[in-house]
Amino acid sequence: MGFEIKICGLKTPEALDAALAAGADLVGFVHFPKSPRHVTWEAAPRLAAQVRGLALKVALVVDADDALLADVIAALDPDLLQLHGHETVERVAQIRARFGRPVMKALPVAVRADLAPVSDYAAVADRLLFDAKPVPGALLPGGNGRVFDWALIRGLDAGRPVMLSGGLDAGNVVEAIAATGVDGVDVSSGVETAPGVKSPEKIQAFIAAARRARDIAAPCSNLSPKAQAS
Ligand SMILES: O=C(O)c1ccccc1N[C@@H]1O[C@H](COP(=O)(O)O)[C@@H](O)[C@H]1O
Repeated sequence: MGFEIKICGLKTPEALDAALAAGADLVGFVHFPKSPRHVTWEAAPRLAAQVRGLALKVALVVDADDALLADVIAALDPDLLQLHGHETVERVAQIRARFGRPVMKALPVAVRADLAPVSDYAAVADRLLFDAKPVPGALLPGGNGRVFDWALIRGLDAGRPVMLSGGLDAGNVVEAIAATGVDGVDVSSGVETAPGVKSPEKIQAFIAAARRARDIAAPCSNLSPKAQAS
């Protein structure tokens, strides 16, 4: 798997088009009604069909029960389930076994102690995603545009591919990649003009910057992220 760039919170055909045209490796669809990025049941199958294999489809859920997961999978046919709630290690293992889809577990990070469960989650998840821990009482567990101290995960060997998120944008993603050495980056609010409103220009700028950073980290390769992943 090569370095990967994920654009999350896509809910319109135009925004999805912008992400695909800019070369996103993964595109994320949020199923969480409290989010301004929530994708309706009506829109989900149409957006999923629009991807046409140009990127991996990621379904983002928060503490979803089995019935909801089954519905989300039926609507999106995702390549990856992003579990962005308080799912326990046991629940992650159960979801992976029960639904037969790869899972990426999001772990909220604010201080070093938040990394204590990494090895337990790495044992049951296909990938890990480090995101900034939300402030107490926040409406959303992610998508808050908050940055955490990247030094906390610098050089961390989780034994699984690791993505970084939390307050990334075109202006800081190069530094974030250099500071952490992660396998991929994920952005939502940093490519928006307002909560839930994606900007094609910001998506394009983010992907271009992340690619530059990847190329600095791997100067011998001039393959695209997708080609490296295959
Ligand atoms: O984007 C959302 O609305 C969202 C809702 C619930 C859980 C996670 C959500 N987004 C994820 O949060 C991180 C960070 O986002 P941001 O770039 O800081 O806005 C990212 O992984 C999104 O996939």
